[in-house]
Amino acid sequence: MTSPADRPAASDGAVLHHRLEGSAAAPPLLLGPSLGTSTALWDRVAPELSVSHRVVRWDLPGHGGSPAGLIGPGATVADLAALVLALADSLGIGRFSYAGVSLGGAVGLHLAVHHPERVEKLAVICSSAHFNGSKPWEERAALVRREGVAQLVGSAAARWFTPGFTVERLIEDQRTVDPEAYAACCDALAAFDLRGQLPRIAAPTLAVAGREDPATPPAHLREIADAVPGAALAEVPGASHLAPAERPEAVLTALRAHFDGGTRRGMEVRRQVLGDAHVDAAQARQSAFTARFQDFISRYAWGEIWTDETLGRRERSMITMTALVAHGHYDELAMHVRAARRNGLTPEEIGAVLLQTAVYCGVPAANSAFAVAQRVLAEERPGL
Ligand SMILES: O=C(O)CCC(=O)CC(=O)O
Repeated sequence: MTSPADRPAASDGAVLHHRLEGSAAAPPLLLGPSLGTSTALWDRVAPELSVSHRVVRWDLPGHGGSPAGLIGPGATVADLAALVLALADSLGIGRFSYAGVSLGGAVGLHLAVHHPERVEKLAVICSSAHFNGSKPWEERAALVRREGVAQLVGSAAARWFTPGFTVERLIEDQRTVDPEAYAACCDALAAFDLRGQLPRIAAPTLAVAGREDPATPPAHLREIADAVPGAALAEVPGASHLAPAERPEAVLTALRAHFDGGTRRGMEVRRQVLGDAHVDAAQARQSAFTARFQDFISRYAWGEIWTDETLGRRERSMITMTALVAHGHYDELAMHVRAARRNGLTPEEIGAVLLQTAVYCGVPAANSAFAVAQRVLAEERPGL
C-alpha cells in the first residue's frame, strides 16, 4: 500500500473524483483520462470492461468532478500517480490493472516503473514516455494561465479526432476544465521523460496507437513496445488522439485480449485450430457491428469450450463436424475439416466421421458433407 509520503498533499483528505462499475469481487481495473477530458472518455468502453472487472474511472484534478486544488504549479506525473494510489487505497484496492490515455497513460508508466508491486497489467493508449520536450507544454500552460481555455476549446476536435468526427461531451469537458489545474497538468507533461526507465517495467504491457494521432503518433507507442520487455503493440486505424472515444470497439477488443485471460487464451487456441490466415481475415473483416460477436466467439467458444481439456482436440473436431453436418452448416464444415486436419485427424478418420453422420443425420446431409470434405482435402492432396 502507499506510504504516507506518497499520499497527495491535500489536507482535507480529498481524493480524485471517480466512477465505479462492475462487481466489487472482480479484479480491479483503473482507467485514466487524457488532458482536458474526464471519465466520459471511457463511456463507450468502460461498461463492457466492467463485465469482467471492477472498473474505476478517475478524473484529473480540476477536470470532470475532481477538485482543482489537488495539484498546483510545477506538478509532476509522480504527483498524479500518488493521487491515483491514494484513490486505490481509499477503495481498498492493493494491486490493480491499469489503462490510461495520453497523460493518463504516462501516469500508468510511472506507476509500473516506480510502484511495480501495485500494477498487475498495463495498457497505455495514445500516450508516450515523453511528450516532445517541455517547450510546447510550457507555452500551453502560459497561454491557459493568461487567457483561460477558450482557444483550446476551439481547436479540441482537430487535436483529438480525425476530420469530421467529434464527441460533444468531451469538447464540453475541455470547456469546463479549471485553467490552473489544466496548466499544472501541462507542467507535468513538460517535465515527463521516462524513456530510460521503460526496460524496468515488469507488468505485461500493451501499447495502443491511434494511426492518425498527431499528438502521440504510432512511433511513440512503438518506442514503448520496443523498450518494455515483452510488450505488445496494437495500432487502431481511423483513430486520432482519443481512440477510446473514436474507435471504441477496436480499443475494447485490444484491451479485452490484454486484460482478460479467457480472451487471450481463446485467441491462442482459435489460431492453433483455425489457423492464422482465417483468424487474421476474420479480424480484418470485423466492424463495429460484429466486434462483440467476434469477442464472444474468442472468449466463450475458444477461451472456455475448446480450451477445456476434458476432451482432446481430435474428439472436439469429430463432435463439431457431426453437429455441423446435422444442421447443414456446410461453409462452417469446410473450415472445420481443415481444423480437424490441424487437430491430427487423418482423411480416413474424417471420412469415417462423415459415414457415421449418414446414419444419424441422414444420407442427403452426409452426401453434401462428403462433397465439401472432398473439396477441402483435395486442397492438400490434389487428385483425391
Ligand atoms: O489536447 C491535446 O492537444 C493533446 C494533449 C496531450 O497530448 C496530452 C493528453 O492528451 O493527455
